[in-house]
Amino acid sequence: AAVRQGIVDTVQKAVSDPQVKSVVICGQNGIFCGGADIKEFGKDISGPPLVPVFHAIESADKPVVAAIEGSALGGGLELALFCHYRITHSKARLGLPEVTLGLLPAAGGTQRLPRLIGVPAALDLITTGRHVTAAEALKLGFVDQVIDQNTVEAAVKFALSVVGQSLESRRISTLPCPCPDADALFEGVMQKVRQRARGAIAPVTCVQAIQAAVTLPYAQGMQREQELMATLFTSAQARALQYCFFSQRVVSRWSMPSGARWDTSKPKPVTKVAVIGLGTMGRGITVALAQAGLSVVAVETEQQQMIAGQRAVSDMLERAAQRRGVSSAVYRVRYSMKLEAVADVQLVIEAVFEDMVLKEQLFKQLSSICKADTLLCSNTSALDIDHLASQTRSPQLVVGMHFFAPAHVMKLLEVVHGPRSAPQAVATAMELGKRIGKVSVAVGNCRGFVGNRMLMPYSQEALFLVEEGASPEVVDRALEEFGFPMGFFRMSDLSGLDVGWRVRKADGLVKPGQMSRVRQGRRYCPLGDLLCEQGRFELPRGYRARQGLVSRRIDSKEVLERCLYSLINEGFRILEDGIAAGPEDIDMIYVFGYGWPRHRGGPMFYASQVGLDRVLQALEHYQQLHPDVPHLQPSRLLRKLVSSGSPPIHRWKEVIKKPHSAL
Ligand SMILES: CCCCCCCCCCCCCC(=O)CC(=O)SCCNC(=O)CCNC(=O)[C@H](O)C(C)(C)COP(=O)(O)OP(=O)(O)OC[C@H]1O[C@@H](n2cnc3c(N)ncnc32)[C@H](O)[C@@H]1OP(=O)(O)O
Ligand SMILES: NC(=O)C1=CN([C@@H]2O[C@H](COP(=O)(O)OP(=O)(O)OC[C@H]3O[C@@H](n4cnc5c(N)ncnc54)[C@H](O)[C@@H]3O)[C@@H](O)[C@H]2O)C=CC1
Repeated sequence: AAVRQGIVDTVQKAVSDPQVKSVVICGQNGIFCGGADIKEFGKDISGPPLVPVFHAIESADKPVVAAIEGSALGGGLELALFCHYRITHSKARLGLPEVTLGLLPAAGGTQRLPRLIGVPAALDLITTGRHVTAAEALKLGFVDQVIDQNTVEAAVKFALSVVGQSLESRRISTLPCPCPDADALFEGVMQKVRQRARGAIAPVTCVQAIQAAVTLPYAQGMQREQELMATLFTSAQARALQYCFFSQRVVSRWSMPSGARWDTSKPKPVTKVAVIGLGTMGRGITVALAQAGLSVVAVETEQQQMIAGQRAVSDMLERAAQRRGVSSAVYRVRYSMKLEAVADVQLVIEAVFEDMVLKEQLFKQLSSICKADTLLCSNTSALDIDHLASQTRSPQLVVGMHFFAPAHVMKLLEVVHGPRSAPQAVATAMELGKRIGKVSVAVGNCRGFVGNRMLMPYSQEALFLVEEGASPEVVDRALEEFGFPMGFFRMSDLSGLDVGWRVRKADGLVKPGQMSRVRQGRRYCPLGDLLCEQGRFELPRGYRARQGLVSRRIDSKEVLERCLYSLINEGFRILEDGIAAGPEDIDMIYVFGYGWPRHRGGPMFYASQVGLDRVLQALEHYQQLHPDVPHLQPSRLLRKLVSSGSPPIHRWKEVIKKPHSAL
């Protein structure tokens, strides 16, 4: 609000003062403007309206120049687009990221950018919200000069040099907005955007606003932009996306149950890393590390895997080098079939088969080969990090670094601390995650950690629904309409049905050829095991007949409630157990690692939006119908939150911390 008031006061003074011949607008401390203060959005946005003042800038009869350093994003770039000229430092980043916050650029962005750079380029920038470099902005034509020197000084010099020149062609509102074949273009774009949006409304609304720039005169287009913004501004999706913006930053401020925190734990410097196992995960991890400039030693014991792994890593790095316009020689990866090659690294990431005996053995060996202060990390999906730590001479230096496939693409990293992990080990793994571009979330040690632990009830419910009559397609359709890129069954098919089968076998749940629907004292669905055993795919109907199960019609509401609420319920248990520090951690794990639609904010945020009492009631209802399914039993924390009046999500921690009643 203070910045907005400042702009209004100063612009009016500068424009009306006859002594002032030209004007330069710049930011402070090397940053032009990051746009509106997102924290203000949930509140009453008081103060003077900006757009009339922005128009006063454009219609001024003296040149106004934007000196852009650092960032010009959102409202910041829109302000610059009202200036007559834009001079930009080469390191600046520019963009209209409002769509990522569930909004559209409502200070003229949707009407002015297409007039300046053409409709197709504006559609791309506004519907993706991507930030561009100064060089790309110059190429696209929305900045006038890119310089390496002091931007403000250069802008002042330039502003003085153009005093008295005509400004007519510099006023974007007066430019036409040509768009040949507009109908076909917008139809095609709308189809693509809808597909990509997976139910998000902002990208689609952005297209409608840009369409108004083509079909309406400027003033009416501006009005249409305001009307469309009004539909987004208070939407649940905008709240969810803005929650994600802040949560992504909250999770970097990690803490451990011991009280250790991000700001009191110093990471160790890491330049040389080893990856053990060049299978699916090891390959991606190696690429992610090498791309961030680390020196990597990759160890693999199987000759064939070594050949295939080496080829895959080289191909991926070659493509990355081409994209960056550098030689692939910049990436430093050394391959070895001997574990001794890791002797001088500062950190090891183990990615061998998910087999505790093999991993135990490996950690013992690593502990004797590596230096005493080397961090030993495991990429295990679910195994006990504390047990692995106990195999080494320095258990405090063992943590989990749980990547997601494909590891060089997926943004999530779970950093798993066992009860003995040193804060410095966690800090080092978190810092390394940040360096390789991951959203790193520190979590406690338990079976499946956060993400995979919550996935268990979700996947079981998906199978139970098929037992009861839903087809796999019905389950997947409901989940995909909710916004997941893939439903449970398509996802399992893609990652390989045998992956889960191996885990269930290791847990002693698989009994070949047996149909019993109770295992280890609870309801169990052996359908997935039968598929793997028999290599068959049209199984459910015959299976139901043999089990004497009467098929019933299941709608998408039930699919969503049973799959999602049971996953959310496990999330509450995770919070109660102290495995995740807060709901933001769980939500970011699901948004960045499991395809949870960002515009729904993550599972815990979604629960808060649905209403905790509704989630509780639904779980109680399904629990009554399925008393043999323990994961439908509402968690204590969910009950406690509801009986505390369902506080907003940012106040859940107060309830979690409250000691349990002695009763
Ligand atoms: C002069 C123009 C002002 C316009 C006023 C209009 C007001 C009226 C609204 C009407 C609607 C008009 C439509 C409109 O214009 C909407 C917008 O402008 S929406 C905002 C668009 N901007 C963004 O999305 C930028 C978001 N920020 C970033 O991308 C990055 O933070 C950035 C590249 C700027 C810097 O990255 P980095 O150096 O990595 O730092 P961090 O990301 O860690 O951020 C540091 C710190 O700052 C907080 N922060 C950053 N940007 C904002 C922001 N726009 N609002 C509030 N807070 C912001 C960030 O959260 C970090 O703080 P934490 O405490 O760690 O969370
Ligand atoms: N595949 C996935 O989607 C994910 C897997 N994980 C975990 O990552 C780990 C690896 O999984 P994948 O890459 O899928 O397995 P994979 O089977 O593709 O690769 C494992 C590799 O390790 C090698 N290996 C076995 N013993 C070795 C030893 N002693 N020294 C060096 N190399 C050895 C094997 O030859 C093989 O190439 C597992 O713990 C798994 O649970 C974690 C996240 C996702």
